Amino acid sequence: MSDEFDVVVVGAGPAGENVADRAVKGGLTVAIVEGHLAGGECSYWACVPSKALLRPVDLVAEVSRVPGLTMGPIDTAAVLARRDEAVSHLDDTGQVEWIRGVPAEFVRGHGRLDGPKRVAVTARDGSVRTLTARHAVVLATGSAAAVPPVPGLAEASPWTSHEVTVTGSVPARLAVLGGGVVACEMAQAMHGLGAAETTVLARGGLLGRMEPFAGELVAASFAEAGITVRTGVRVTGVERPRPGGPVTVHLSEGPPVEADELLVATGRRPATGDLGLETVGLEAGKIVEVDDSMRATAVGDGWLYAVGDVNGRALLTHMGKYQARVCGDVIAARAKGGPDDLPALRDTADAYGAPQVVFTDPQVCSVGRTEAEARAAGFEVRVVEYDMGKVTGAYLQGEGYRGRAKAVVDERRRVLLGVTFAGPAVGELLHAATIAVTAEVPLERLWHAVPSFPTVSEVWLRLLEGYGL
Ligand SMILES: Cc1cc2nc3c(=O)[nH]c(=O)nc-3n(C[C@H](O)[C@H](O)[C@H](O)COP(=O)(O)OP(=O)(O)OC[C@H]3O[C@@H](n4cnc5c(N)ncnc54)[C@H](O)[C@@H]3O)c2cc1C
Ligand SMILES: NC(=O)c1ccc[n+]([C@@H]2O[C@H](COP(=O)([O-])OP(=O)(O)OC[C@H]3O[C@@H](n4cnc5c(N)ncnc54)[C@H](O)[C@@H]3O)[C@@H](O)[C@H]2O)c1
Repeated sequence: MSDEFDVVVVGAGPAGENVADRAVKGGLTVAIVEGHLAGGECSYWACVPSKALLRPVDLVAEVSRVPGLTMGPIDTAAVLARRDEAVSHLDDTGQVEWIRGVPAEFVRGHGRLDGPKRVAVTARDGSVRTLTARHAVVLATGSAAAVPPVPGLAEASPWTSHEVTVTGSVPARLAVLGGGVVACEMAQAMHGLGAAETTVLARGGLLGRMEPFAGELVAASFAEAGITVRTGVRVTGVERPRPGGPVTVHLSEGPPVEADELLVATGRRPATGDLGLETVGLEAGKIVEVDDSMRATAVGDGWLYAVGDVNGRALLTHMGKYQARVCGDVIAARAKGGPDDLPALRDTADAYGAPQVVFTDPQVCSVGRTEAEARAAGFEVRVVEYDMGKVTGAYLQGEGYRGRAKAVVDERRRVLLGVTFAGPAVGELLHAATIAVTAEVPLERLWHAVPSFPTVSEVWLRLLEGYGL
């Protein structure tokens, strides 16, 4: 068995798998190394299980807004069973078969760089196989939950996204540390599935990276649903005297919170701590910075690439896969000595601001820049906002539809810099916004993209009218 390949990919999450696929399509041989399960975080402990848990909760909220319809209580055991199916019972046989069918060589084990173009793979039995790359090594090792250094927190064995997404039972009382996407989605899912006392502890507001109204609408909906949100609080200490027993969370203000489980959702750290980065002059534990062709900027000779969460550009599966397509194609182009600067061979999407859907009720989705980001970047900005509940299509979705839309316009070029929607099921509106923002469609042209009546998409018309068209 040869241990030399054109390309060696470390990490078989969505990003790594897509690099392998594109590089093979480009005529190269590829080995892909995976230390745990092929499919990565996304398939087993992130996107897929979290959305499987959220779907029934979302549906209950939707149905409750339609007069004449009622739904019985959620059968939590059935939801958890479907989630187990969605994560293939944590068995990656199907993913490994897909990789072998690419065809790429699948190598199970922990990969570490061992100097330029070399990856040493340690198998579970301790044996080491060294792979050599003729053209490129691609790091696609993703990220892991970051646990802040709060006194007593690590000792209390808190849940992270890893435990909450595949939990076999729902605690009656759940405390959630953080106010970002994981915190909001998982608080909603767990509460809907039976965590009657769910408390979100956020040092700022909710969804702080998005337009302020997004977090405000989610907070209002959480309050109505009975989820407690305590904003502007810092966790000063955590106690769990008995393993598996109740946990007490002490806060900078107000009474402590007692819960059966504590979920830490305070962001991610790149999975580069034990990757041999130091053997090629990079710092362990840091993101691997890349240029727009995904090539590591701080490594000579251009053989090292990094895609997905590990490069810190956009911690989203679809963006990691997009970067992977660019990366696999550009490596193939360079290996053949062909032109490597065609538009398809550069990541230009990340610079606009990645599209993202937060699957809470209401959903929140955005693409491009927020107003604050656009102003900070020096654009001449004008914003238009609209109450989505006034759109006929939204009214027809159910009673008390609450939502908001905001468009951020570059006044000089009269194109959209960013769009945010918050409201039930707005995620499906996002791709139109992504096209408008990334294709820089002039507003005068967008005016001729007529939304169908009576769809929620008529909000586009209202935004453009609000702008003055
Ligand atoms: C709870 C949660 C929900 C999310 N929901 C969404 C969502 O709805 N939509 C969305 O777009 N994004 C979502 N994300 C983000 C998404 O999961 C990540 O952006 C995505 O998984 C990144 O893909 P990746 O391939 O870069 O890394 P990963 O999916 O983390 O895969 C990396 C792989 O590399 C392997 N690996 C690491 N180090 C080594 C090594 N040294 N040797 C061998 N193998 C190694 C790991 O075992 C893993 O399989 C969510 C994240 C979380 C935490
Ligand atoms: N639907 C989706 O697209 C989806 C869902 C889940 C996760 N993700 C991705 O996963 C990534 C990670 O999500 P996340 O929610 O963990 O991160 P995040 O960056 O979205 O939110 C982190 C939260 O933790 C808080 N925080 C950070 N450090 C803290 C500390 N020391 N003490 C208290 N609070 C602290 C922040 O203020 C913020 O509210 C996101 O960047 C997102 O891209 C996406």
